[in-house]
Amino acid sequence: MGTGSSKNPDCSSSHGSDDREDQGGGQLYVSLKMEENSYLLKSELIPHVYGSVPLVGSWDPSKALAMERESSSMWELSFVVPPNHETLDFKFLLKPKYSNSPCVVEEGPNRLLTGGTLQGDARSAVFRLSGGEVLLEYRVFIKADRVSPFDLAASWRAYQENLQPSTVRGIPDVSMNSVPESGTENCSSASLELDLEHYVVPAPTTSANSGLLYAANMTETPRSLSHANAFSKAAGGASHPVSIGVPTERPATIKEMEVIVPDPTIVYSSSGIVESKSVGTLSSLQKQDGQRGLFVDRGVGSPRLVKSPSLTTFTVDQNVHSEAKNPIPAAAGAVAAAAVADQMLGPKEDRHLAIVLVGLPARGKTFTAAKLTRYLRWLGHDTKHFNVGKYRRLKLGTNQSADFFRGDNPEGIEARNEVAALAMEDMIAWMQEGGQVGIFDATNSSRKRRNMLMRMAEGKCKIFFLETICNDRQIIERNIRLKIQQSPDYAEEPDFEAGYWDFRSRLDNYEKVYETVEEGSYIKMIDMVSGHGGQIQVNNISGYLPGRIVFFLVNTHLTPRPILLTRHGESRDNVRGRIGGDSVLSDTGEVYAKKLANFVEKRLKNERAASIWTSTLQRTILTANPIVGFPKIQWRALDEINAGVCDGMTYEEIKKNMPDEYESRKKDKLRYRYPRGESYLDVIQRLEPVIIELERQRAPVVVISHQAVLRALYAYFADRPLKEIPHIEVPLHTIIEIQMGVSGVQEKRYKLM
Ligand SMILES: Nc1ncnc2c1ncn2[C@@H]1O[C@H](COP(=O)(O)OP(=O)(O)O)[C@@H](O)[C@H]1O
Ligand SMILES: O=P(O)(O)OC[C@H]1O[C@@](CO)(OP(=O)(O)O)[C@@H](O)[C@@H]1O
Repeated sequence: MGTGSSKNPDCSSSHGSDDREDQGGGQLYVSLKMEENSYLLKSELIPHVYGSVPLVGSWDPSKALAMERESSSMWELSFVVPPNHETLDFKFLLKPKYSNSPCVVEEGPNRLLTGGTLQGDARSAVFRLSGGEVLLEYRVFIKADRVSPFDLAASWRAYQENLQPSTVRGIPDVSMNSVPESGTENCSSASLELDLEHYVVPAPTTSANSGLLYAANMTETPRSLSHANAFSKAAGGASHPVSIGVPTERPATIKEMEVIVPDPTIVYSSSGIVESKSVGTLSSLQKQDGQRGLFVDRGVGSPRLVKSPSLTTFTVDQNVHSEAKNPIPAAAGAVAAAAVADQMLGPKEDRHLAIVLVGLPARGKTFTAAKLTRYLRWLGHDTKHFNVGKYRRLKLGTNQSADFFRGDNPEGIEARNEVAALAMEDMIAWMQEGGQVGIFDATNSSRKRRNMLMRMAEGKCKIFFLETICNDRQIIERNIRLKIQQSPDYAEEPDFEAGYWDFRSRLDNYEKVYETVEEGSYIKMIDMVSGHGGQIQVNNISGYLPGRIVFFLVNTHLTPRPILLTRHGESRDNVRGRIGGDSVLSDTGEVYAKKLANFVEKRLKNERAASIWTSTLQRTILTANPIVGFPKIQWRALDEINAGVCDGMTYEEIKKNMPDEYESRKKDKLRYRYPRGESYLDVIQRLEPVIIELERQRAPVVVISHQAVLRALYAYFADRPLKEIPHIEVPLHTIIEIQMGVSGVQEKRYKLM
């Protein structure tokens, strides 16, 4: 979007407006910049903008908008002009930072922007100071782009949801910014081959290539059969998938993560504040806190710095790892406090949740179940996907013809009910051992079958149905073809057409007996394919987790688009080996920034609406700087893991000066929380809105962020278990392209340097 005013294919700095007209209807996104040539002289004067619309003060200098310092010499301000104010008169003015002396308005006539075009040249801003004796001159850069209401709404929502003054640098968590094309002149030194394939490097063997695999193969294996290797042949050898793609390994469970919580009666006895506590036990000091009903999720660490309610100093608690009892079902540390509360407070059966899929074949049930499993596991909920089709194949073989699925075939019905009951029994048994969310994936298309499942779940787990309905004939046709290619049911059918007609007739058999869900608690996804136009119906759904699931499903869709993940260019702190900080780029990092701009321009050349997301730290903003033609959004949620008291140190310094911290982190990098900082689990929690927004976006997104954050984001797409996250390789100067599509997620990597 808005590419017309800033696209710069040949490194010139043209400001053409070629495609502006056909993007009409949007609002005007204006970016103003002023460059000082003598920083020292003017550091006491803050440039402001005021003008004809209320947004910029309606010509009232006291309401002028302050510009922000973008670098040592550049000031910046961006804002959106509503469509009914497409003509904007404005001027720059300087306000003294510390005194009440009057502000100074720039010389010359008003500047005028009409319909996104600047009238006249972007002349320098000249100010007369000290009674006219001193002249100050700033170079001015003005850029205006049309923004579609869709993108604006997305950015605005992101802004609203995350806007909190940063405690670190006093700037908004998320802000919109569009940087002009300065810095691209030197693009020859950073130019890329025309053919981007030249830069492709192999993705790791555990990469996000689930699109290449059939999701049902990755689901649970019947307990009764899991030791009998003889059955794996019947399942097309898929009972223990070990090759690339979605790992079958579930995330760390309670046992692995030793989730320990205090006695709920103590927690809720007084203030009623709920704790999400990831590990450890109550030390005596913690117990004191506990009696006030207040606990803090401390992550893990070396002897912790604990603040006692009665002490004003921090004391060292040596007992954190001592007692380890009383595990709470299923909270794995990354899980939000509200989920833990639901589990601790609610009726026993509510501690486990069964999500029962319903729908005709080829309606996206397995796809949706796999996606939901990935999301819930990533958030730290112990989740398993039980696919009755896989049970059937393992029990009865892969070569069942359409007749087997007829509604008037009593043997077929009995055999199908038997494998469904077996899968449900396994799911419930697993929940009784502590499993939290079971996703039961089958057509479950008759009321009778669903009644059977409800009876089995009674008193054991909460249950809701998730029905996928699709009314679009073309999509169903596409889904059928995908099925024939992917499903082990047709793996041994050499004739595609024969497979196709068999599957169609299986579908007809199901359609004859299909009864849509009208009973119990349910969510219906109706035509939720393209990201607009579909609907979600919700009946009798309550609780934290079901609520989150509805929110997740509302935001997901199948529109193919790439998500490009990259770390910032090498920073000066990277060179010095210092962690955290907010340093600028090294020379090598700057070259990467230019190469990345070049790459983005080539890779996204056919995209009208894409956006660039950065953290609020300089090294990502500067990496995004040379990219032109796309709006940029800064998210605080994308900031690097907060290293707390270790921020700015090298790993060697931490090892030498804080050996306990160093060792604790080495032992459990996932849950280790830097004193006054964050753990990886904390990072995952704050990235959840980013994941939802990435799912919701229909246009490509380039995410320029940091090592720890990208490990966490990548793990979501690649379905990597939580405990691997802190060790995933995310090298500098490499782009991980995640292709979201109708058959899942695929990954490609480019190494530019
Ligand atoms: N909500 C949906 N509606 C329609 N099609 C979908 C939906 N979600 C995913 N799909 C598509 O349906 C295809 C087949 O889905 P699958 O999950 O194997 O079907 P089912 O389990 O219902 O037989 C997927 O590859 C995907 O492209
Ligand atoms: O969790 P580890 O492996 O320490 O990786 C995170 C670290 O990566 C670094 C580089 O060492 O990220 P970044 O590249 O954003 O500067 C540190 O700032 C950060 O603390």
